[in-house]
Amino acid sequence: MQPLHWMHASSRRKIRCKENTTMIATLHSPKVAGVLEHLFADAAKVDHEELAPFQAMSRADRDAVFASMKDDYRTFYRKMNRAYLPVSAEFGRFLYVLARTRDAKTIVEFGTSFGISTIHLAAALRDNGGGRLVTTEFEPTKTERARKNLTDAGLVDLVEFRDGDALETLRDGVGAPIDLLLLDGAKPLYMPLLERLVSHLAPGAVVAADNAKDSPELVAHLRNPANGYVSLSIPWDGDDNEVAVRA
Ligand SMILES: C[S@@+](CC[C@H](N)C(=O)[O-])C[C@H]1O[C@@H](n2cnc3c(N)ncnc32)[C@H](O)[C@@H]1O
Repeated sequence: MQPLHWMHASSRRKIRCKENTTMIATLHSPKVAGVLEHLFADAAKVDHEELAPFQAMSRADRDAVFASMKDDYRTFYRKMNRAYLPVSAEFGRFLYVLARTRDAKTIVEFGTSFGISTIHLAAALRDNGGGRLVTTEFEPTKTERARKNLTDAGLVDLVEFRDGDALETLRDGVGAPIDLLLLDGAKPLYMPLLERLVSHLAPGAVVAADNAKDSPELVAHLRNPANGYVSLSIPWDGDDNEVAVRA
């Protein structure tokens, strides 16, 4: 192609105009932004009520509940099946940015809930020109709500919902190299799930974990250079989100 300075000034102006045409990101489209605004507002209200009993507990009792989760995470999440427990708006936007910069085509999410993080990631897939997001959840009523929310956001065609325990539903990967893995389900499963999926990660894949401090073994694993990642915590939400890239 001819360098720009060889062209007549008016042609150069036209080309610049075309280049400057602003495309609104799917995440900021009225439809997606509207659904997210509604979901984040509802999450704030519902989770305030659902988490109240935990907030009223002493630190020791709360720690005991989380410790019991190690053996029986199913009971904990059954009790929490009305709660959203979503990623923060900032982390959600960051997930969108990660998926865009990685040009992700295949994304796996552990922990769908009502689909707030799913919407952020699916919006990135749309802007990447398409792809597939496999998300998994073991509370069937949550999957139904998530499917509706993704439909309302106009993104459901990009999402495959897998019902059941992630240790089973993701056991054999997703049939394609994974560009981005989001861990946001039961914390005791972060490490076993990563071990299960590591051979399915694409070179340069991103691994992101919400509430990573609740899985110190995952953080230690990702931060150990011998395991082939470069990893750090993201400085919001109390440094509780870990993001790593696989060498
Ligand atoms: C923190 S919430 C996910 C929030 C969601 N990523 C969002 O941003 O809206 C965790 C979800 O993972 C689900 N979950 C926990 N352990 C699971 C497992 N082993 N398999 C499938 N789903 C699981 C819970 O039922 C819960 O809905």
